[in-house]
Amino acid sequence: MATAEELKHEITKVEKELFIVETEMEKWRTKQRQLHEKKTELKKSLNKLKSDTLAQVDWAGTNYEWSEKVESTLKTTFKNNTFRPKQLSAINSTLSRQHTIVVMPTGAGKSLCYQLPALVEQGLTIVISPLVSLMEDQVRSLKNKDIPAMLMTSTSPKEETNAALNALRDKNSGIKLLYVTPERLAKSKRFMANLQKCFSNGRLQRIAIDEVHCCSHWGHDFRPDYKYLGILSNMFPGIPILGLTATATAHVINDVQKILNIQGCLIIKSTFNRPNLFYKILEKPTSNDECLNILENLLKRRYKDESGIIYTNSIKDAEDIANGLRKVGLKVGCYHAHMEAEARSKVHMKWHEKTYQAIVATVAFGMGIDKPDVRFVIHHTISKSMENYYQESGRAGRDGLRAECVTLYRMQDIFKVSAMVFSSVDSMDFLYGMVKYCLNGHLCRRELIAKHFDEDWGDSDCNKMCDVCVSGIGNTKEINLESHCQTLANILDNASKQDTKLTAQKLLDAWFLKGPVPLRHKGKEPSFSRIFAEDVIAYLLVDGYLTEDFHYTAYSTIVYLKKGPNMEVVYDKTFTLKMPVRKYTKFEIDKAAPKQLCDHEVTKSVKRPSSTEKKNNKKSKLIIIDD
Ligand SMILES: Nc1ncnc2c1ncn2[C@@H]1O[C@H](COP(=O)(O)OP(=O)(O)OP(=O)(O)O)[C@@H](O)[C@H]1O
Repeated sequence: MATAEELKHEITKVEKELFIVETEMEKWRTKQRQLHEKKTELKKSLNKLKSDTLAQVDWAGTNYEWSEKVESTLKTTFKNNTFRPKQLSAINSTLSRQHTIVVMPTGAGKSLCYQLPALVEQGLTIVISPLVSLMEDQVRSLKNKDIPAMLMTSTSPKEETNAALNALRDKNSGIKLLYVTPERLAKSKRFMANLQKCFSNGRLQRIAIDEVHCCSHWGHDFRPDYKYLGILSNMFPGIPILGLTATATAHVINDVQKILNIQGCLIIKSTFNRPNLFYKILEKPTSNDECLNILENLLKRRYKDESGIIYTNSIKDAEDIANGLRKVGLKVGCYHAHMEAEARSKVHMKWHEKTYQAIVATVAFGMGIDKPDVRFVIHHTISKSMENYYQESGRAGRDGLRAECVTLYRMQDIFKVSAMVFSSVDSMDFLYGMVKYCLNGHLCRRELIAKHFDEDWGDSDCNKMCDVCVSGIGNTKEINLESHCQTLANILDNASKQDTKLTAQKLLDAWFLKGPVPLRHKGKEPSFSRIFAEDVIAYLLVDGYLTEDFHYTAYSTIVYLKKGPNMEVVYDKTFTLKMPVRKYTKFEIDKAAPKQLCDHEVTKSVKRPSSTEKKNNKKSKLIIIDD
């Protein structure tokens, strides 16, 4: 028998060998990881190459075997004279049986890209769509055009469900379009069995997936049931899939292709510029009454007799604003996720029929709003990202006529929104993108939106349809922030020594030598207004000189400010930081909004009013001078 000494020696030997094996394995694991990464990159490049090659084909041709029928269906059934940009390309590609993803801004006319092909060929088109109200609208409008269409949701009455299921099996059914929700597809075995039957009978024409970005976690509206749609391309070989979305970021589109298993498919993307939308940032007053006063005047005067939407970020705000506006005689509806589906439908309908001038809504009022003549979208609170802002404001002017997108911006709202979103990945970057858009006073607003969608719109694409371009680009004033950064860093260090946390308001107080004396700094009060100082704080926040610190209480989340990573360099001799100053331009809320795209208000840069001037102006003179 071996001695203890010998056994210990043996163990050490084995340990050494194990170490060598593990080091070797780690090396191979790293190699394996690198190869996987390389393979993914190569696959991505291959798919991009495939998509790019497909995109080089001229899909907008009129010499296809179906071209005549396409043209006549557009005119006789849809009563439209011409196609909008990229519609014909999308129609030709799907009729050529290509898997295609169509990316078009809201209101650009995506529905026609699957509704029209449905009528050109024999058989049935399945339309997967996330929103029942959207499907109801579409089915209603198709029936008005004598197009046989049905819908099937998890709440459809039994007879409707049975009729839809029969339409799938019945070879003689004349139904051309069947709308279903993704959960119906994912969870109903009966539906899938009947769809199989439809396919094996050769009657399944194509599968259109509306709001296809809902597949992706990276999109702004992820829906878990959309993930099941990945089975469709394998289950129904040869059946073209047509995905449609208004979300254009490359990341989302890649992800969608992967989830749907249609990598390398054709991507048809039209420009995201909405030339008929006028973009405006308006300074939001601190008091609710003043804010309501602005909304009242906008609705009674600037947008008199016009339809619109007022977006806000909480149910309470939506209810308070709607009640406030009703008290001054305005007809508005309120819409949010806590309302019953029937009540929501009613509000939507009353707005459609113009009984309500506006809907005051949370973002629950979203997808599928097909009201062409929305003349204004007012953001009472900033959106949580540029993507969301683009989608929400994009509900204006779907008829192509001039419409206005007005955002009421105030620093305090950053924290309202961040407290709601901070726990999700990337949410703060998204929110800060939106804040940068609001703080911007020197770049065309369209240019900022274009950047977000990886597009490049020249200055001429704006045609003075944003407040910055109206006030004239160039001659932007800049302010040096070096000494202000140091003061703010001192205040925060000092507060931290006293074990005190500062909200943005408390930080502003200390900066303006207000509030508790021990928290104030030793220097002079800033020579600019507190509102301007708010801009400085917001600017430093989105640039990483300040950072948010979230604390939970029983009822809410409190947002404090602390020094951000970039604050470390503010004492360096070489440190410089300049902030472009927003321009203060006229916006007349008591005058009807211009009707024509080229009707610009005579606008010049004006001096920002003092707070007393503002108070005096509040009721009598309805010119808001904003930044
Ligand atoms: N070629 C065309 N000519 C004239 N009007 C059109 C044309 N194509 C679509 N439209 C109209 O444009 C409006 C918007 O179309 P649609 O609802 O399909 O937009 P969408 O791109 O699906 O928007 P969303 O992303 O909000 O769902 C509809 O009223 C539709 O009738």
